Amino acid sequence: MATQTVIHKNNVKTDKSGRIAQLKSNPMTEKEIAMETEGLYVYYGKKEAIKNVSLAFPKNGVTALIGPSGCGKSTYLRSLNRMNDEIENCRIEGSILYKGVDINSSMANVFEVRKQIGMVFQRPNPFAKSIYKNVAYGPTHHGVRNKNKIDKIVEDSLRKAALWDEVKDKLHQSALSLSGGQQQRLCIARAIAMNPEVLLLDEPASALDPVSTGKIEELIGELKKDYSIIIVTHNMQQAARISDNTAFFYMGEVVEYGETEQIFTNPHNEQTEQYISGNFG
Ligand SMILES: Nc1ncnc2c1ncn2[C@@H]1O[C@H](COP(=O)(O)OP(=O)(O)OP(=O)(O)O)[C@@H](O)[C@H]1O
Repeated sequence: MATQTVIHKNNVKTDKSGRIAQLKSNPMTEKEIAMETEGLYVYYGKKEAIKNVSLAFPKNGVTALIGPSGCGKSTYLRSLNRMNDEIENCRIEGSILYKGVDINSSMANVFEVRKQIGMVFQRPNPFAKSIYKNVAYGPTHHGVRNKNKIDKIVEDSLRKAALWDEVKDKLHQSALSLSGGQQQRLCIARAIAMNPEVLLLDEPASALDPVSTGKIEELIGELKKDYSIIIVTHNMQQAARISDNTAFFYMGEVVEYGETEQIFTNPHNEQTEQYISGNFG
């Protein structure tokens, strides 16, 4: 039997200056990695927004990306499912590997990439359509025609997003009639309906009240059973509560990556410590 390759460089690789902490305590095998970036640079025109970031994300884990405003968290997250393609002067170097394929290579189909690596944004952005149609939209546009099948996808996705009980009797009402927190869970259901493997969440609770935020956090804990989750958050308590691993970004670089508990209780890097103690950002 072939032995599995252990990726010692694993969760993060040390950069030239050797500043990046590694998760040596918990190396991942190739099979345990949902996706990874290798030497990723992202430019807006001449501006280098992401510099040499190499990170591997565990399957069925929650990874939080934290760091001060403007450090590149969203740019990095968006590059993971090619959302930066939409930005005219944005250019990428390095690789983003998903299932062994670079998502920017000619072998990758951008629609498939976005289907399998779903994204939910900071502000809930449901379509101005019914709750049902919001969830059915993706599968329908990807060729699912059978009404029973679509009904099942809608129900399953809304259940997984912990919204079914609240909307099952008003599926044909406008999604815009829902509260902000419900709209955000609807957006999560919409992403889930495409049957993704990875969910990218860009500050999904930052526009919500504390009760709705709590629901989203609880939901993330449930979702990681089925999905690999990468979340950008400004809220350090939130990162500490919901994530397994945390990457601290600073000025476009990953300064430290480790198990969340270690990052928050025993950061190895001075800048990480300053940031989590609230001294800047
Ligand atoms: N479309 C764009 N064109 C040019 N520069 C951009 C663009 N988007 C982001 N930037 C710049 O890239 C850098 C990283 O921005 P990004 O939004 O990724 O940071 P962030 O850490 O997510 O910030 P925040 O926490 O405030 O959302 C910033 O200097 C920002 O001004």
